[in-house]
Amino acid sequence: MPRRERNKFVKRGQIIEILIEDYAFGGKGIGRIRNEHGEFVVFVPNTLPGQWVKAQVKKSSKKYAECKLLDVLKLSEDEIEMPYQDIPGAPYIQLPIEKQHEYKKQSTLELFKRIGKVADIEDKFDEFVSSPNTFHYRNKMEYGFSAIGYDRTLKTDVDEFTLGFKRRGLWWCGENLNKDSGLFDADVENQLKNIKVYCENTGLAPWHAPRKEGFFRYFVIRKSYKTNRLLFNLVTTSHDLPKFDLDKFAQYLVELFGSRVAGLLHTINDEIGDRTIATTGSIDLVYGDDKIVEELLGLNFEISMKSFFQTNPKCAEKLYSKVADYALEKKESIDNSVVLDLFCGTGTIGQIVASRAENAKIIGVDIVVSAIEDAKENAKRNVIKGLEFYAADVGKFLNEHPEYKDSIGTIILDPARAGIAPKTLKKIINLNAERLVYVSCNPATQARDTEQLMLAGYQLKKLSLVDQFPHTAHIETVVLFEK
Ligand SMILES: C[S@@+](CC[C@H](N)C(=O)[O-])C[C@H]1O[C@@H](n2cnc3c(N)ncnc32)[C@H](O)[C@@H]1O
Repeated sequence: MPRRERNKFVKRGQIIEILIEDYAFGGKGIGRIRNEHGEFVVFVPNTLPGQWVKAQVKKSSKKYAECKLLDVLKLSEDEIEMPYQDIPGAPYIQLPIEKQHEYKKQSTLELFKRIGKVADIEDKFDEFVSSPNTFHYRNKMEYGFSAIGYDRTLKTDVDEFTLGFKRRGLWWCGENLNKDSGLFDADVENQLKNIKVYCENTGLAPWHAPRKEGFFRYFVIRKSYKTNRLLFNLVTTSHDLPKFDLDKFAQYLVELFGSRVAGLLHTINDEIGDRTIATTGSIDLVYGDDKIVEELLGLNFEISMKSFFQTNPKCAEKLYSKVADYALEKKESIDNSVVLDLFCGTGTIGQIVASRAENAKIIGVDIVVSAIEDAKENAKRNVIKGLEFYAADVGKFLNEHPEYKDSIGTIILDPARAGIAPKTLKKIINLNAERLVYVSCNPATQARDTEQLMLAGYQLKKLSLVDQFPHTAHIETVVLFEK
């Protein structure tokens, strides 16, 4: 076994307090420890230059250490007071949005230079697209129940029924969301404390993470910006279910939100893993409908609880417009042709492109069966012709369709955070398409795939950044490749 290299600065598990001096891609703040042995780099995620933070060393090598953020002890001078409850999901909410954009742009371009080996990436940069709503932009939130809370004054965990988010850095602790976080629907979040009281008054137990037991687990909410309606999913274990009246809970939600309630689902999750949806559990409709409708660029999309849908729909319109613009820039390679929309989710991009093209045949492929079912329904609902959808792994699908080699002009790609598996990327390259429009929610894996695409003869023509997730380190990128 190779010997782990030690350093003379920090040890694994050690808790340190450090000033963040620089910012690296993905929200990794960089701090430096200086002593008689020299200088040592420490990475702390979700921090920014100027902050003093408390962090715990998770991994350390001879050259650097990676830490987990425990607390922000002092804000940076750039940060400003906000009227929202701070939550781990919005680490940069106090930083003015223009500053957030600067960090995101600079660190993403740096990544394409370093990992993608695109030396002239600044020349290829096209546009930084801002989110139309800076606050309250999300259409889905997952709140968790916990039997252990956190006392911010005493800075310690306490036995308490909570409904909200995990305490940053403490997987076993929850914290109540007592007011609007600035990310989701303000009315819903201002009522969450009452929903917590309702659940607590049943006498049934919230989830105890270390013991892996309890009744209440998650409360998931989807919102439609088109209809302003809400779809709820209460996730519990099965043991005490006979003691909980689901219909009464549905009526309580109607009391709180009136006709905004589209439906209530109930999921049984007896698995110990930290996920809302169990692979073995059931999901049943308690009240109303199990879907909501959202509108994007004039098209309607029906969304179920399980299917993937962009979390910031207003900004998704901007993202999809950019993708459609890149794809249709050379309209002759789309009209009267076959276009592949790989990792298509509920088929939004394919439908937008099809509705703007003439006589194009768009083939969407995604591994999630329910997303493909939604995609087919959506295409019917929008009366868009020329779309075909397949539920399959992209790699397997391409193995089964050798006829697409040398016959496709444009491929649209929108993989999940892990990027495109190397074997699948080879198959995509083998199709020999002239143009690729590659959308990514993780530019680190996209930059990795960029190097392979360039080695295979593609050139990166242009790149745009879309700020789909303000107040987080995340950024969406759209890259046009051409042969
Ligand atoms: C970022 S989402 C794409 C969303 C879609 N373009 C949209 O706008 O709705 C990534 C999608 O990749 C799918 N996916 C992940 N691995 C896959 C695979 N091996 N083959 C096919 N689809 C896959 C996921 O189910 C997910 O829907």
